Amino acid sequence: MNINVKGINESKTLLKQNIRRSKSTLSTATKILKRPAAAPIMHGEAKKPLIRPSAKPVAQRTGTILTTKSSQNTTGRKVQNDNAPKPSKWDIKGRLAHTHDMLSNVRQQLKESVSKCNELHEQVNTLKANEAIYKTKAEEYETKNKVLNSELKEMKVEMNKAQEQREDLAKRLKESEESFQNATNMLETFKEKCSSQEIILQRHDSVIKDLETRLQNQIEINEELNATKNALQSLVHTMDKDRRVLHNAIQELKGNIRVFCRVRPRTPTELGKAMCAMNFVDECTIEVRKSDGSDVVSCSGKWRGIRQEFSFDKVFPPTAKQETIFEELAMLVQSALEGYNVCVFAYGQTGSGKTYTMEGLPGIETEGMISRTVRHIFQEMKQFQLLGWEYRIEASFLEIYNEHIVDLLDSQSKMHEIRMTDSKGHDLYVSNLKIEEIHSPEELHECLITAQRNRAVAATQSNERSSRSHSVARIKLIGTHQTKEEVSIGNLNLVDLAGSERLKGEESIRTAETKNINKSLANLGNVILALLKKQEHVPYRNSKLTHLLMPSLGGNSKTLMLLNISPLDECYNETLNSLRFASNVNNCKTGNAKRTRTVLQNSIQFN
Ligand SMILES: Nc1ncnc2c1ncn2[C@@H]1O[C@H](COP(=O)(O)OP(=O)(O)OP(=O)(O)O)[C@@H](O)[C@H]1O
Repeated sequence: MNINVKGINESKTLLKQNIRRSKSTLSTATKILKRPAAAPIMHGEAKKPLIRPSAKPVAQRTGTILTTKSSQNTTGRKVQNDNAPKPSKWDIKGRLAHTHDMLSNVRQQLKESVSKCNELHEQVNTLKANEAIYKTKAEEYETKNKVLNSELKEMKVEMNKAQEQREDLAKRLKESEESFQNATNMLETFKEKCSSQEIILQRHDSVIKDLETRLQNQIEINEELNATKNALQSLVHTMDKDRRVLHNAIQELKGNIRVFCRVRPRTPTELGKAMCAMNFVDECTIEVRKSDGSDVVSCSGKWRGIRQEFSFDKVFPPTAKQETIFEELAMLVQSALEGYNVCVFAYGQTGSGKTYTMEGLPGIETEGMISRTVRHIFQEMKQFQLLGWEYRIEASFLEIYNEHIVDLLDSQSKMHEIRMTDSKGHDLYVSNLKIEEIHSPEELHECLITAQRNRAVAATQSNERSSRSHSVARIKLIGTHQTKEEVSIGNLNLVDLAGSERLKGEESIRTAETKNINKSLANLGNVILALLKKQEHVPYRNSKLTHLLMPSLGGNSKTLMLLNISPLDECYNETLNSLRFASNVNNCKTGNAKRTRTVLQNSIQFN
């Protein structure tokens, strides 16, 4: 674009120079043309007497004319004339001829000048036409120039933008270059790392190869060990079965129905009260008599004599700890884990220590049979897991009050019925009863607390309710052996029976509650006796309690009656009644065979 503008300007200048040159040529031509007008002067000179023609001035004038740019030829001719010999002064003819020649020359020069002038005119015209053309062109160039200028402006703006973009791009390029540099550096670092990693990898490869070889060896050893393990497992399983059979045989030898007697200590509030005289003859025999030694008369009015001796499977003195009681119970829990049904009854008069035995008090030392049972189950489960057994534990807590079932885990009162799970009546269940799945001893402890709370609420509604109802904690143990595809289901029933004391006279007749208690306790005794005597008919359905516990009382079930007695003298008669009830059960089981007695060193005599 600059070049175009420059071209236009140059053209303009050239045009002006041409015009100027044409003008000067024209003026020169005009001057020359004007000379002929001066010719008369020359002619005037020529009019001077021809005899003395002055050759010099002519030559000078001719020289003046010849100095113009107009013609070279003229110059040539002048030289020719100069070279021609001058006629002598006296040669008028010569001089005339000479003048005539000169005139002819001048004329010739004039002619040439005229034609030159015409030529120049034509040139002037041409130049004028050119000037117009150039003017038009100049205008066009002007317009174009304007357009180009505006374009130039736009282009300058664009150029600025482009410049900015270029700067931006340059900046970005710089940044890119920097990041590229960084990336290159990083790449270098990575390359270095890679090469070191490659070295490590190579080392690892060799280690892996080594390990693979060792693994292969280990796999082979493992396979051998697995085969041995499988053989051992089936051996263990067989041995476990044998152990179960033996354990059961021991339990059966001990008796599927067993009776323990526990005498509780005096409580701090009873310290001033008189106590029965009790002698723990051996670990199975207890001797009781009244503290003052007076005769003892039974409820039926029959004289019993001063000293009363009773034998059981085990007798626990007041010093016996909860832990000691549980040691005996633990064997039955084991049976439940092995798929047997177990029933533990705490029997005794109100305040004899049934609830203490079953539920206990908070604390490791004083916690009762229920909590210990659950803890023991979870401990044993780990051992059973090693043998391939997995267990699920379900728990429910209920109360039988006045021959009605109450769910102790559900605060809402609902109707509960005892129903058969199948037509053969192999198992029973209680409708609408809440059953909790237990995953830890803590969870069962929570259930126990809920049951105690709900029992306490019921107790406020009915005076001495806790003593007048049977409380049953039911724990179901469902074991599965995946590989052997075996299932074992054991039920543990831990029962805190209603107080066994008999109310006298009108009181006993008046209350339906007492009737029901007496009925159910008597029926429990009858059921146990019928089972011991292997009678065809066992009167399970005569009471809710025996009906509910039916699957856990007969067959291969294990039953433990935990007789609780008070050490107080004032409870002597009830103590005797309880001892007789339990003794009946025990005697029936063992017949009249005498036990080998070992007198315990720690037998105590209460005064
Ligand atoms: N072995 C024991 N050692 C210490 N205290 C005991 C023992 N047995 C019972 N007691 C205490 O004797 C009192 C009566 O016991 P508990 O309430 O267990 O009798 P119970 O037979 O369950 O009575 P109820 O039939 O009214 O429920 C409680 O204060 C209890 O803490």
